Amino acid sequence: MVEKVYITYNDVHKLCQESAPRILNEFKPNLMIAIGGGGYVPARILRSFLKRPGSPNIPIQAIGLSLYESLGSDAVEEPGTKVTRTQWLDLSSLEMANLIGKNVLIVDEVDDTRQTLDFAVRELQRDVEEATKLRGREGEKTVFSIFVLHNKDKQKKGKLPKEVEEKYYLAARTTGDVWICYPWEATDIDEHDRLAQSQGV
Ligand SMILES: O=P(O)(O)OC[C@H]1O[C@H](OP(=O)(O)OP(=O)(O)O)[C@H](O)[C@@H]1O
Ligand SMILES: Nc1nc2[nH]cnc2c(=O)[nH]1
Repeated sequence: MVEKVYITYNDVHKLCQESAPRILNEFKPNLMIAIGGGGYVPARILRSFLKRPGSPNIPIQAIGLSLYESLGSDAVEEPGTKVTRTQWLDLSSLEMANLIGKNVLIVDEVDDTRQTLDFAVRELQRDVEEATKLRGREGEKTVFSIFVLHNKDKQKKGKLPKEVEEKYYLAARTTGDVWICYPWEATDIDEHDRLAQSQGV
């Protein structure tokens, strides 16, 4: 059976906190796109640590992508074969125009097979490129960066654009190929926290 690793809300908070200075210095985001559902909580926590006095909060937009489904009864999910959009930005609206020329930080909780991030980056790049041309704003460069709490060190099925992988990717932690249990998925948070504590990590 796959090893499970339990992560508490405190762990998530601290991983965001310790990553914020690098994100500010290296990615300088003006906007976050959270991949739901796992990216929502980290994005919100991160926003507090990215806030600089005198500047407004960095806005968070949301997209929904789904690859995994629960097959068995032990809460470990199996990857599907196809990433599907369950929620996307409205291409015709200000939402998309808002991205043009910005530094956009994509936030998710875990990079496992990398198929979700591969899909998110490429589809966003394509849509922004289209919106940029449509509005005659080719002079403005949109830069995508990625933050995840955990990256699993394993053979990836998805591939990120070279520039993103080399310069614009940050994982707070690199793990083995374990199953990570996040607190927002817990149905009994006290038991979850006990399990996290008994791991002693
Ligand atoms: O690197 P990958 O193998 O693509 O896996 C990572 C993705 O899997 C999970 O999403 P899921 O499809 O389970 O949706 P959820 O966040 O709504 O649970 C997780 O939130 C990531 O988005
Ligand atoms: N909760 C959770 N979701 C995932 N999606 C892909 N890998 C994982 C994982 O390890 N934990």
